[in-house]
Amino acid sequence: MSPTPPSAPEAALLEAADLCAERGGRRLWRGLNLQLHAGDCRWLRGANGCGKTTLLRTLAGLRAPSAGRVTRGTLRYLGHAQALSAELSVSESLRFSASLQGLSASEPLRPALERLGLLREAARPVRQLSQGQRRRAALAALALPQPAGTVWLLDEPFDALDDDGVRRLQGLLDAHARSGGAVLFTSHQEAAALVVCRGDELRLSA
Ligand SMILES: Nc1ncnc2c1ncn2[C@@H]1O[C@H](COP(=O)(O)OP(=O)(O)OP(=O)(O)O)[C@@H](O)[C@H]1O
Repeated sequence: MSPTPPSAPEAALLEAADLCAERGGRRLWRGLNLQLHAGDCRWLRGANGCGKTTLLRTLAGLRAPSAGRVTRGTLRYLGHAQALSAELSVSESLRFSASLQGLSASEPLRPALERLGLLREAARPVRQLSQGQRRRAALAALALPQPAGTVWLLDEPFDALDDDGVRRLQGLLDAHARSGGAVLFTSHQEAAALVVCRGDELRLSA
């Protein structure tokens, strides 16, 4: 009987090799290597100004690295300033996100709104929402159906959320990782972040 071949290591959903970034003539980090695998929910942490947002934007392809390369598949990036149109209602805004994600116009939005506790706000214009409600509205796009193995790059997703919002987001992150996706998120809220961490923290130094 021939020996069972060793199983191949699972391919990374996102991989960065030898990344280097500079801003304003200052080097933020160099030689940065990172892999995100199915099931990861990793906390990107570090002091203000050390380059976490810069790294997430570089991984998302929104910024070119000074050196190095990133290999990525399907991903969702959520910045800490939510890109919501103030004049759209919460539902319209989510419909717009769904269309950008290639979902059909008949895709039901209710489950995503419900997941973030937004059913009562569905018809309200974004401009009338509080900061925490806006955060929830932006996060609702993550609760839409998406391809297996999607990577989420989230900048300060816990910001402005109350305890209920934090728990809902933790549930969303946990479910995404368990279903074969991967998450890299920043947060200055240690208690909230520790609950969802699966995989090593990635710590940038200032
Ligand atoms: N437009 C810009 N021009 C030059 N330097 C910039 C610019 N934007 C940011 N920086 C610098 O880049 C560095 C990294 O910023 P970045 O926003 O990535 O940090 P961060 O770790 O996400 O910080 P925080 O925890 O405060 O959100 C900071 O030192 C900042 O001063």
